[in-house]
Amino acid sequence: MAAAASSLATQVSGLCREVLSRESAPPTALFLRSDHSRLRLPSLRRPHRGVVAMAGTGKFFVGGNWKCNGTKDSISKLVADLNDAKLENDVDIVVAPPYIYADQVKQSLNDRIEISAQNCWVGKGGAFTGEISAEQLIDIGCKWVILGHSERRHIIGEDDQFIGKKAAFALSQNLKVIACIGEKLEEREAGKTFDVCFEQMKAFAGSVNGSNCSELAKQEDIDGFLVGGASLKGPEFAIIVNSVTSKKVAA
Ligand SMILES: O=C(CO)COP(=O)(O)O
Repeated sequence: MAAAASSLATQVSGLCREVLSRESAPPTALFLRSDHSRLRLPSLRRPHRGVVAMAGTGKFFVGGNWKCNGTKDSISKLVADLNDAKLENDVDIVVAPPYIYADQVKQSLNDRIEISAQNCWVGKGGAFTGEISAEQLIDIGCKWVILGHSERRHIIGEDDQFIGKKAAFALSQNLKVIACIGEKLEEREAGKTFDVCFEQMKAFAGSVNGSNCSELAKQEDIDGFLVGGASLKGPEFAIIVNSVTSKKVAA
């Protein structure tokens, strides 16, 4: 596992050094205990995951991961709501529709919000049935890709090495990577998961919603969110984007 982890670090050489210079644990994303005093919020019942936006601008970051949800109609409505929303300027905003709707979203969503894929192939396109390549994403104007999401690690079985290769290739093609991160195996075994991952964490994923986003945004070590379910409701997603104001007030 150390070999896989160090090759991950090597492959993304220099990028996001503070996260990837640490060896990641085998197949885990960042799952944090919810009992830490700084994150003991009543509305957070699920484990927390951390994500890092590589090659971002360093601004507060809010990503909407639509996962495997939506239809042409529901996505048209969501895009219309997002286009109508008043969004704070100093936030990088990205939404990740299912592949099949990515072009529809790119064509209809205003340029204030960038498009991300939820995954991509590990190398150049070719005879890889069912996969989508980085070049194809760029071709439709998609600028970002989510890699290492816990659902891909735990449900699909992607490991650190594969995710590292994907990240390296995506970055080499000038895609920006939303990398979901984890802790070292020995750190997990030593019960230090929370401390290590909290230190690594730049953005926060795990049941962020319109009610808890302000409280979370105020946390010193949280620089953004990757939102699942709540990103499917345009007005609620706008509230989450605009929670950057709580951060500014708290600073
Ligand atoms: O997995 C997540 C973001 O990618 C979090 O999902 P929820 O916000 O639906 O808990």
